[in-house]
Amino acid sequence: MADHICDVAVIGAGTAGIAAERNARRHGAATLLIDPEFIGTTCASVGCMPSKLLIAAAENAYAAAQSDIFGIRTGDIAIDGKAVMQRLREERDKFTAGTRSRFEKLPRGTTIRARARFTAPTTLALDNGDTVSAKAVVIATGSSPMVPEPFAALGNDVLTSDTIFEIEDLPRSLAVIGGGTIGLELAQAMARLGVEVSLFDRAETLGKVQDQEILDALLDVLTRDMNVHLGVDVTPEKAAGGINISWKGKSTGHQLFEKVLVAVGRPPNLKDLDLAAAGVELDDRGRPLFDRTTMQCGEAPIFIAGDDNADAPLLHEAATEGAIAGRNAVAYPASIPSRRTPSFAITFTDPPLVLLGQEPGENTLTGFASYTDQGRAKVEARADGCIRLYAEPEEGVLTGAAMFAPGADHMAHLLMLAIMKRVSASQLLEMPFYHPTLEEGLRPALRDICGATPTPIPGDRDGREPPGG
Ligand SMILES: Cc1cc2nc3c(=O)[nH]c(=O)nc-3n(C[C@H](O)[C@H](O)[C@H](O)COP(=O)(O)OP(=O)(O)OC[C@H]3O[C@@H](n4cnc5c(N)ncnc54)[C@H](O)[C@@H]3O)c2cc1C
Ligand SMILES: NC(=O)c1ccc[n+]([C@@H]2O[C@H](COP(=O)([O-])OP(=O)(O)OC[C@H]3O[C@@H](n4cnc5c(N)ncnc54)[C@H](O)[C@@H]3O)[C@@H](O)[C@H]2O)c1
Repeated sequence: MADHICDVAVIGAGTAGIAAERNARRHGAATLLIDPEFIGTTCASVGCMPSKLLIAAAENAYAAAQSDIFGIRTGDIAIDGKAVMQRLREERDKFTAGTRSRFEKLPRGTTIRARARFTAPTTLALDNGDTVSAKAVVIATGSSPMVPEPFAALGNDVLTSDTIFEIEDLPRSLAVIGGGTIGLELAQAMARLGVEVSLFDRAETLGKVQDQEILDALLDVLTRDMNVHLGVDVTPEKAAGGINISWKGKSTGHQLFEKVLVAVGRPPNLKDLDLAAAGVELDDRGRPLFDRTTMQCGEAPIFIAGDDNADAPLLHEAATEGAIAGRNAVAYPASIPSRRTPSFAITFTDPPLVLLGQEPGENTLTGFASYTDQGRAKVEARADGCIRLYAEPEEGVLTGAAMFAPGADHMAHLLMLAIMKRVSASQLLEMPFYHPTLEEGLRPALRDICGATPTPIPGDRDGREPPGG
C-alpha cells in the first residue's frame, strides 16, 4: 500500500485522460494517470476504429455488388464473415497497440493500474489499496453502452459495441435496437455485408435528424438494405435459434433474429467514483455541473473531460476537453477559459450524415440542395441525399448545416471553416468550385441563402450550374 503524491491526478487513460495528463505535464505538473486496464482507448479498441474497419469491409462488398453498373462483372460475390472479422480485429489490435506503446514512453511512475474513487476533493482511494493525494484531479472515465433490463438477461446473443467486434462470424440476421450513430453505422455495414438487418428506434427519427427532407433521404437509402421501424417499443424474448423481437407503436410485428445489437446510448462512467466525497455539485441525473470553457466543476479543484461529462461524446471533443482540463488543473485556482468549436457530428453511413453548427432558429435562413441530380455524384453512381445550409438573416453568414450526401464528411470541414470564420454564402460563392466535384453541389443551397439576403449572388458569377454537367 502506497500513498502517491502528485500535482494532477487523472482518472482514466482514454483519449481525454491521455490528453489531460500530457498537457498537465507539458505545463510543468507532476502527474499520475490511473486506469484499471490501459486498454488503449475506447476509440481504438471498441469505438471509432473497429466500427470504421467494419464499414470499410462493407464499402468494398457494396462496391463489388454495384460494379455491374459500370460494366465490371465480378461474378458471384462471396462474403467470408470469419475473414471480415479477423481482419477487423487484426487491424484494430494494431491501433490499440500503438496507443498502448505510448504509455510505456511516459515518465517512470506516471501510470498506476487501478480503479479510483474519491475520498475527498483531492484524495483518491485505489482498488489496489493505494491512495493518491493531488492538488487537482481530472475525471476522464468515459462512457459505457446502456443495456436496458429485458436485454441484459438474455445472454450472449445480445451484443453491444463492446462485444460485436469479437464475434467469430457474421450472423445470418441482426436486430439493431437504437438508430443513433452506432446503430446507423453498424446496421448499414452489417446489411451491406449480407446480414439480414432490421433497425428499431422508439423515436420517429434517426440520428437526431430534425429536417424532414434529410430524414426522408436517409430512410430512402437505408431501406434499400434493411427494414426500419421508427416510433416503436421493442420487447425481446429468448427463443430457439436466437432472440424473438416483438414491436408495437407506429407498426407492429415480431421476428426471430440470430443476434441483437443494443445501441441505445452510452451513459457516463460515474457511479463508482463516489462523487459525493468529491464535493462537486451534481445535476438531477447525478452528473457534475461544469463549465465547458474550462472543464472545471464549480470552484472545486476537479475537472471533467470526455464522454463522462455527456456534453459532446466524440473523439475530437474528448481530446480537446482533456487538453483544456489538463492545463487548467495545473493553473488551479486560476482557470483560463477556452473558446470551444461549433458542434460537429458525422455518422459514417453511405452517404455520410452530418450535423454541423447551430440548429435553425425562428429567423434562420435555409438553403437546400439535392444530390440526386448532381453531376459528380451521378458519374460515380452515388446520386443520393441532400443538404440543408443554415445562415444568419442579415448577411447570410453560415451558422450550420445538416447533410446526408456523398462526400458530406469532407465538405463539412470546408463548411466548418466558413462557420468559424463567419463567412457568408455570398463570399463562399466567390470561391472557385472545381468541376466536376461534389463541392459544386453546395452552390444551389448557397444561392438560396443569397437570394434571401441583401448580399447578392456575386454579379460576375454565373447564377446556375456550369454548362456541361
Ligand atoms: C462504436 C463506437 C464508434 C465510435 N465512433 C466514433 C467516431 O467515428 N468518431 C468520433 O469522434 N467518436 C466516435 N466514438 C466516440 C468516441 O469513441 C468517444 O467519444 C471517445 O472514445 C471517448 O473518450 P474518453 O477518453 O472520454 O473515454 P475512454 O476512451 O472510454 O476512456 C475512459 C477510461 O476511463 C477508465 N476508467 C473508468 N472508470 C475508472 C475509474 N474509476 N478509475 C480509473 N479509470 C477508470 C476506463 O478504463 C477507460 O480506459 C465512437 C464510440 C463508439 C462506442
Ligand atoms: N461517427 C461518430 O462520431 C460516432 C459513432 C458511434 C458513436 N458515436 C458516439 O457514441 C454515442 C453513443 O451512440 P449511440 O448510438 O449508442 O447513442 P445515441 O444517443 O446516438 O442514439 C441512441 C438511439 O437509441 C434510441 N433509443 C433509446 N432507447 C431506446 C429503446 N429502449 N428502444 C429503441 N430505441 C431506443 C434513441 O432514440 C436514439 O436514436 C453517440 O452519441 C456519439 O457521440 C459517435
